[in-house]
Amino acid sequence: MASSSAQRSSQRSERQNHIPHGRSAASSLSRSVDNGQQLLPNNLSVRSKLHASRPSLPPSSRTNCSNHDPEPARVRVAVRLRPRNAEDLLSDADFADCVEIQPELKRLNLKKNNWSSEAYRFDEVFSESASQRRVYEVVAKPVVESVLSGYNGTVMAYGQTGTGKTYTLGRLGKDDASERGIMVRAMEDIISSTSGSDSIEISYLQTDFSRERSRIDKYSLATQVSIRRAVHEEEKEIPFQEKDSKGNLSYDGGIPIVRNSKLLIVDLAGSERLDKSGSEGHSVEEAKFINLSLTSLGKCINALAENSPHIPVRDSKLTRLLRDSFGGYYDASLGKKGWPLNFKGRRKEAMKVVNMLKLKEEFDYESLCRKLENHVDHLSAEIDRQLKLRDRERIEMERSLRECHESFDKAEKSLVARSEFLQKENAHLEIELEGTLNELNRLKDENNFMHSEVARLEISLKHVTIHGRKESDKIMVKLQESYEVHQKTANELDSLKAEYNELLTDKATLAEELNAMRLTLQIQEKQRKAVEAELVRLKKLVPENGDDYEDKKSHVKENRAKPLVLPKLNQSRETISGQRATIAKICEEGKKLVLLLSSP
Ligand SMILES: Nc1ncnc2c1ncn2[C@@H]1O[C@H](COP(=O)(O)OP(=O)(O)OP(=O)(O)O)[C@@H](O)[C@H]1O
Repeated sequence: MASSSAQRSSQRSERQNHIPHGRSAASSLSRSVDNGQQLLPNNLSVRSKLHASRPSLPPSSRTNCSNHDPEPARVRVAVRLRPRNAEDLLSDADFADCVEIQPELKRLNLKKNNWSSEAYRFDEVFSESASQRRVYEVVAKPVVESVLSGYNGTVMAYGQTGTGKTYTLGRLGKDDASERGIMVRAMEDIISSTSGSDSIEISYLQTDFSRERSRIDKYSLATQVSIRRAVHEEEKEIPFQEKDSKGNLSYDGGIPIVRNSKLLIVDLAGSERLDKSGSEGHSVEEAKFINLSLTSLGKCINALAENSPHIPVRDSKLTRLLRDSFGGYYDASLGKKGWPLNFKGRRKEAMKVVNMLKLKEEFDYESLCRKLENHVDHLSAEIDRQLKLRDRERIEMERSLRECHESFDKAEKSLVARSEFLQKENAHLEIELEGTLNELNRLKDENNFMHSEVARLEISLKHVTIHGRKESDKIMVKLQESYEVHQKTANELDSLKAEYNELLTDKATLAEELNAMRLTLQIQEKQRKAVEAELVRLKKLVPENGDDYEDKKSHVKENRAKPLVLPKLNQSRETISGQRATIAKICEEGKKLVLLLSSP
């Protein structure tokens, strides 16, 4: 939605930017006028239309807010040839016999006879095959766009009955959208191009004047569309802007401007040539009135072309309805010729009519009023808010002031108390300082005394040191002596230990010898016992031989008196007892040494 809206917006601004100036502006607007029976003989069954449109701005609707210079816009005329219908086919009508169109040259040739014809130029020439869409886009769309830009515009269909005016303008195209006429397409474009803030008013008028003197306009239909669009900021010049005290942009003071424009789509009553229409009775009267109405229209256009100060818009209801479309009365640049009721003259004069286009802008006082009321409401609310704010600020400031006073009193009291405390503290410190100074002096005296004492002690120490050295030397000598004694004792102890070990070795040797001797003794004892036993046995045997017995007995006694090893044994016993005494002595000495060594 947004993109399509933006697209539309850009398209609109693009269109606005392309609104031509000067005479070229005329090409963007069109007025269609049907060229009817006056143009072509009825029996030729040529149905063609002449479209013309122009925006207008009646003096009464002008406002002092518009600063746009009027722009000239020429009336544009188009002709459309409709295809032959069943009736035409029945009557064997052949357009080609009398009409030759050259769309590319925008020219229509009317054949007078086989060898002569008259050529007429139009702004647009549509052939039978021209689609409704193309007719709309070429003839009516520029007008619609112009109306959306704020100009008035008119699309008018003129032509004799049955030539396709209603088909071109008012076809709804319910069944086939491609057949939709100018009116439906124009409404679609307008509705799709406007936004919610724009207002569109559609009026549908049928000029039925049965109660009036003339019923000529009874078949003229107008859908006459009023568009009221606000001019956006970027389109209008902002007169001035106001800023509030804070520099914010407030209400700009500009009066909103709206553009009022109208699109008039007129399906004129069919124009008939009485002499060729075959109308009778009431139809004749009606046809006269119709022609009279169209004649009034012709007179108006004629007056426009002649730059006449008076445009006879009141001559018929039709011209009265089209008054707004003649808005360029006084600004129009007109053609020189009059407006004869014939095809050639109308075409020419219509194409010469130049209206002055002017944007119809006016101040939107209602919107301004609403805006101002909103602004006043906003300002009142702002004032109330400011007053409340100020009250709050005043209360706040008063409270702050009270708090300041209180805190000031507190601070003052605290300062006084602090000052008193500091004074006391100062006196106390002064006393302490005095005491400290006295103490310092005392310490100084003490220090001096200590210095002198230290000097004295140093002197004493020197003496003591000398004496001490002598004592020390003596002690050292004594110590040396003690050490030597100790060394000597230790040596003796070592020798005694060695001696003791030797003795132990000897003891072991002697023990071994003793054991060997004991063993020998045991052996000898056994030998003796054996000898004694032998002797006993021998004695028993020897009684007869007393001598032998005695010899043997003496021999045994000798042997007994002569111990084999006893001297040696005695000797060993003496040695052992000597050794024992030595060992005891050594042990005694060792004990003494151990006691001596272990003594401190
Ligand atoms: N371009 C066209 N293509 C096809 N049919 C058309 C075309 N123009 C007109 N017709 C047909 O011609 C007939 C007459 O057309 P229309 O009623 O629009 O004429 P008119 O000029 O409005 O007549 P009147 O003045 O009586 O109202 C209609 O049936 C219509 O459908």
